[in-house]
Amino acid sequence: MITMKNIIREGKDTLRSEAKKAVFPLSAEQRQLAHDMMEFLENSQDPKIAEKYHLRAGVGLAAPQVDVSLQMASVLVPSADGSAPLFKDTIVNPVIISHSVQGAALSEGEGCLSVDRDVPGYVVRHDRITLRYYDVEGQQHKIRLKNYPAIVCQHEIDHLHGILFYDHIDHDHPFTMEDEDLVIE
Ligand SMILES: OCN(O)CCCc1ccccc1
Ligand code: NI
Repeated sequence: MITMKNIIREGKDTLRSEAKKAVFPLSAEQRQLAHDMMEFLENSQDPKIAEKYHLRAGVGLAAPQVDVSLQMASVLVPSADGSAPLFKDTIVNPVIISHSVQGAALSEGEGCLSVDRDVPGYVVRHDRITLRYYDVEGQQHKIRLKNYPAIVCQHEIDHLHGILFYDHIDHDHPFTMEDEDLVIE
């Protein structure tokens, strides 16, 4: 199972690299990694398991974060009321093919399992995206996401291109955003 010791932190080159596009069919090792990444997210969101294995809760995990330079990230965005997740899948070779002009940022800012410090500030992203990706079976998907799930997927896709959330923060005006941009609670 993946635990925090498998997650690389700032300073490791893979985090700042362009990840390699996956080639289908995925190898057994790559499919195993997809499984393990999603399992990590499920474990990290279970209070008992997270405490037992000292896991930081995560709603996404990208392969570069476990030192694998591959365009693959698992996303598990729970719903507020504990019903079906808002979004759950492992996205391979994801591309944002269109997006809203309107931006959005989480009111609390963002964090990252690969960043062991708080970096305050709004991370302004697209509020709505149309995402094309392949699942681990090689099936193509084209979906529209908005608000929190859209923000999480953009955070993960950034990892595949060596971008970290605080690259988007204007450190001179960290809590400034356009009037039309949304603040998501
Ligand atoms: O890359 C995943 N990760 O570092 C866990 C945190 C994910 C995340 C946190 C806040 C907003 C969007 C995404
Ligand atoms: Ni991250």
